[in-house]
Amino acid sequence: MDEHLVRLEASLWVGKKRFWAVLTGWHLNWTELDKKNRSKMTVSIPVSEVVSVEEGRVHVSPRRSISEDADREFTVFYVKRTSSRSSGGFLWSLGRTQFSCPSRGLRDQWVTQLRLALKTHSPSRPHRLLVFINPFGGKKQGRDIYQSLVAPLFELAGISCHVVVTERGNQARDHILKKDLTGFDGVICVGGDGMFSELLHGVIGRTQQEAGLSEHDPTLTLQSCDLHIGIIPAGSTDCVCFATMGVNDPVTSALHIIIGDSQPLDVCSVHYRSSLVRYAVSLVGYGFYGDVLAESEKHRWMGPLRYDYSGAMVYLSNRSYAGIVQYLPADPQLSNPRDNTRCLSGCSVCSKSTERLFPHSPNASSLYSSHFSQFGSDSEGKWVSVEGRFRAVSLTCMSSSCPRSPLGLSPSAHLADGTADLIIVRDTHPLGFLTFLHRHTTTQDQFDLPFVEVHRVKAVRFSLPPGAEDDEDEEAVKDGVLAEEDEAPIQSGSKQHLAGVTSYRRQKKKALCGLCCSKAPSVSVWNCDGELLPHTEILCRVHCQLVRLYARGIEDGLAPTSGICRERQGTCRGRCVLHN
Ligand SMILES: Nc1ncnc2c1ncn2[C@@H]1O[C@H](COP(=O)(O)OP(=O)(O)OP(=O)(O)O)[C@@H](O)[C@H]1O
Ligand SMILES: CCCCCCCCCCCCC/C=C/[C@@H](O)[C@H](CO)NC(=O)CCCCC
Ligand SMILES: [Ca+2]
Repeated sequence: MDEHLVRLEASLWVGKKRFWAVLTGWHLNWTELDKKNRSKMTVSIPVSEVVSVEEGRVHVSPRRSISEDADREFTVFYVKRTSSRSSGGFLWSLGRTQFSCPSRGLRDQWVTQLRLALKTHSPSRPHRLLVFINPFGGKKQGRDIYQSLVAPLFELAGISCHVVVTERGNQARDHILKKDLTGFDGVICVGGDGMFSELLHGVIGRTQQEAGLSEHDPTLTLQSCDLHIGIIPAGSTDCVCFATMGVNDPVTSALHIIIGDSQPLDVCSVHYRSSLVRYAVSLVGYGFYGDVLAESEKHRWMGPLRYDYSGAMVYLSNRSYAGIVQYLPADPQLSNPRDNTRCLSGCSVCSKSTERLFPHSPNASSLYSSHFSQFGSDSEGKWVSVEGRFRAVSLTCMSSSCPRSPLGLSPSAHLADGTADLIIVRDTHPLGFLTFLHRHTTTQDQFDLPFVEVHRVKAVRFSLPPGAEDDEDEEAVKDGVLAEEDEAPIQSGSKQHLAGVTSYRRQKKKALCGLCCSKAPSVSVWNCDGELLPHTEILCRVHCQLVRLYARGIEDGLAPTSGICRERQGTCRGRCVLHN
């Protein structure tokens, strides 16, 4: 234990019951004593999960109030867990215990020591946050969710927030890219995956700008981002939140932010020719998922239901697309997408991923330059090629579990191992494809089907078969056609931008009219974390642990309910009570 922290032990009262309370520095325990001083049940709270320590009897909701006779009392607020049936993760709520001491002096000693322990053992807690609320995301409840559930918790924890309620798409991204962020420890979005994506682009872009690195070069090791991202779920899918927490619950998210949890996340950069198009973490999908997104955009008014409706429509349209998928396999010795493991909090596969820890090692850079130096050529690398007609081609950096699919697109994928899972669904009969889709909603293995293959990869390239190349971009640049304003992709105003927008409109039109026209479209569109991409022939590269979220991954359902040992994250060093 650190020098300035003392071990405290005392007999304290909670209501009418007497407890033996012990503060070791790392843990606060209190054990109920019966009349003969025999120990009964013990509650153990890691100090790192204490939200706040207040003098007197304090209530958070509806308003904080302090009892009149507060001299000998103090209140501890902390993280309390209940297991969630849907994911196996935990829902977190605010626990509160009011202690009574025999004297005011002892009370002051407990409050001082607890606050000191909190400062010493939770150094990464945020003090100041920049919060973006999308008032129109999901069921349009973002503002209410923040004000009623989240703001009171931040206030209790002493976090000061600058809140921006957005008035347009990409406002949050632009703010992060351009405004002064001095003093902020993290950025928070209240919204869905689209809002998360804005923060992701802002934070990555800003970090590379400051490091003087080009985001367009897929061979480059990008600078990992220090500014943490927090997600208060208030969207339609909330996939990133669900896959990193195991639940989509605003209070759980707020508590992870307050205690300063930190979960690294792999990010996939998507490139077209020599330009970055977008970043993605949960889905880069062609065929079914692209068509569903394109269709769903017509039905935004339906809210979250638009995906179910569009999913059914696209399924009934029974489409498949020709293409060539090339991928660069990850090291099969480390893990594989069918090893039946799950990436849980403190995951050993992710911890072993050293690429991000040693980004300048000669091996890492030569591997990438040899594989990426010649986009059109396979001469040096060990790219694998798969050609055919596909129902869907999907790439995901993580499991992409969400309420619709509790185990996700790839249940054994890892959040921070520097790889993504590539799922190739070849053309098959409608019942086969329905079986594949349906298995996402159950625990049955969606990869155990003859027309499905899954690979753990570092990079993917997609091209159209010869003769069907995506050459509209060239035409568009020559024609100089730019009829209407569109959402600005990267490099607004450049040739790539012009080409991208035009090609995007044509593809979107093609993808959409396939539902009603008799002639099926030959080209689908890419869904990139819920955004339609303006290009078909793309290159994707996985960047290991590029960003950090206020999260800790999905907690193992077998962990003790009053907090898991952080030893697996390397922070306990054998000192926590679970390892003593
Ligand atoms: N004030 C605003 N007006 C219009 N669009 C906005 C505004 N603020 C943010 N947006 C955009 O709205 C899009 C969707 O928002 P968000 O992700 O919060 O909700 P969602 O689409 O319902 O959820 P999900 O992405 O999980 O499906 C985002 O891409 C974001 O860029
Ligand atoms: C017979 C039952 C069939 C049920 C089919 C269930 C299949 C569910 C798989 C879920 C995969 C979610 C992947 C996440 C994508 C998000 O980044 C993105 C942005 O929010 N969402 C969509 O594109 C929305 C895309 C929605 C696709 C359905
Ligand atoms: Ca990964």
